[in-house]
Amino acid sequence: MSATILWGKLYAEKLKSEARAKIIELSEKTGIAPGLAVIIVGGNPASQVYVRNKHKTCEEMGINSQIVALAENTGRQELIDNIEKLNNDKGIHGILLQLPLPKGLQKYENEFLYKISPVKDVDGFHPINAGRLSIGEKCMVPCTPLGCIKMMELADIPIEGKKAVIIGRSNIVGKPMANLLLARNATVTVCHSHTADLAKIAAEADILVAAVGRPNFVTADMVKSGAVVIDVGINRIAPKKITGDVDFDNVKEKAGFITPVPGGVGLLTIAMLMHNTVEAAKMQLLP
Ligand SMILES: Nc1nc(=O)c2c([nH]1)NC[C@@H]1CN(c3ccc(C(=O)N[C@@H](CCC(=O)O)C(=O)O)cc3)C=[N+]21
Repeated sequence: MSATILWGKLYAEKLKSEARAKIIELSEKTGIAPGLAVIIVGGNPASQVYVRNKHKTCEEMGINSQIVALAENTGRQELIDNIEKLNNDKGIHGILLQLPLPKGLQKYENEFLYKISPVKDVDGFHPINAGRLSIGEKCMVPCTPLGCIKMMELADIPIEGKKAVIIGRSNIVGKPMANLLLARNATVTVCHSHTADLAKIAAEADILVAAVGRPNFVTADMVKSGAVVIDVGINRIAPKKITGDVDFDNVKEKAGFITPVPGGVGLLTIAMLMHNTVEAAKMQLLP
């Protein structure tokens, strides 16, 4: 039996239309459209494509989008000043600092992320939001893991009581994914580069989330028959070609559900950014 392929486009469209309805409702109540600022530092070509896509999606949605493009050699204080200006800008409800930063700024990455006001932190990277997520409080949730959960929910994939295995422990995907699955009563295992018997643990998963950043890392022998396989990997194998972490062609013959790359959860990441921007605007504008 071949897996059902979870195409992201369908789900992303549905989630964007939900966000769109909330934008209309908000503008009827307040006369104000949500505003998102994306800060991009330097000329990383992949980042430029992502930022352009975010901008385009905002325009389709009726979100005011502001791109703050800063030079490769921007200084630490200059970037902080830009973040603070956006924190104080009443027309901006969400702020996203596009990663990765240029080499010279990378060592201050956390300092920059922590300068973003938690209520405008549409990436959910601020420790206040990460902490609130871990204790099950309402917060801004990182877009990629939130998109994975929404996709499973829309596809009627049960989570409660399931064994979930996440490969990767990043603050951006692995850890928030673990918290989101835990909050839905999955039994969660997080694997990483020091995990012994990773293949064996992965093969026990009902839900397997791959967020490692290595092409073909997840092979068919690591997947239980009928499992749900969510591929979060984005590996650039040529200037215009990306692939995931999962050996798609072989794993799809064994899994029950599988997300492709491209065309899978990446599309939901942007949809969730729109969702988070609307939620941030509502929090700031409505009593
Ligand atoms: N502060 C910050 N927040 C982010 O959320 C963030 C970031 N920095 N840096 C880079 C990553 C990457 N990311 C993606 C967004 C959309 C797709 C996406 O739409 N992917 C499509 C098309 C991909 C393509 O063809 O190039 C797909 O998977 O089908 C992928 C990846 C957000 N990121």
